[in-house]
Amino acid sequence: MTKPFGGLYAITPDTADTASLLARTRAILAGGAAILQYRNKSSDAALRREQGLGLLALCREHGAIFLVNDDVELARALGADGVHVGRDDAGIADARRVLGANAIVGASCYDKIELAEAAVARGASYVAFGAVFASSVKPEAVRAPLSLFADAKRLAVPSVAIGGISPANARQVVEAGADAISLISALYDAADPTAVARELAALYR
Ligand SMILES: Cc1ncc(COP(=O)(O)OP(=O)(O)O)c(N)n1
Ligand SMILES: Cc1ncsc1CCOP(=O)(O)O
Ligand SMILES: [Mg+2]
Repeated sequence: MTKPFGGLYAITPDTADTASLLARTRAILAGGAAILQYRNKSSDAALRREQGLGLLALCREHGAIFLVNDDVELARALGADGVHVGRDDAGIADARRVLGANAIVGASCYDKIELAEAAVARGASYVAFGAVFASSVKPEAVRAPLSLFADAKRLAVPSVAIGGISPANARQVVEAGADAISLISALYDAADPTAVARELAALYR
């Protein structure tokens, strides 16, 4: 019996320091992250493959779902559990054709419930809305209201919140109805990533 998709969803920061990335990711998984997304917009293919292999091994060690952002071919080559795609990435159906019917294909839906409806119709496994708060990683992101998560309850798939989420504001996102909260900075920049992960994961218990 597989666990329902949801809970604490960690996303990796862009870094060439693989040792630090893996050490911090291990700490976050130990704290209870259920899902990890490898997101790297700047490194070359060889480094992204090396980092992806290391992250996949950590997820298998901790029983966490491993997803790759944007790059369907890298997700396939690594044997990831799936991919997350946005408006400028591969289509949902194309991703599923490459990764298979059982793959997890998540879709960015920004601030639009209509995009989520379309994504579900195309076979998305979950839909993501954000940024729900100002994000230093993606300052240009459109702002998505928390009300979207109540609206999204009528969709057949889980919803994920992203953007500027931290221990200070996470509870309101969970109470708004997000099935998962995804974070980069509040986890990877924390003095004690395990403690922060534990605090955030506990919101879903
Ligand atoms: C869960 C989740 N939501 C949104 C994103 C954003 O992805 P990114 O590739 O940075 O931007 P878009 O392609 O969606 O515009 C994500 N990575 N994960
Ligand atoms: C990738 C992405 N998409 C919308 S906001 C964001 C960045 C999330 O990073 P943080 O959790 O540090 O705000
Ligand atoms: Mg993308």
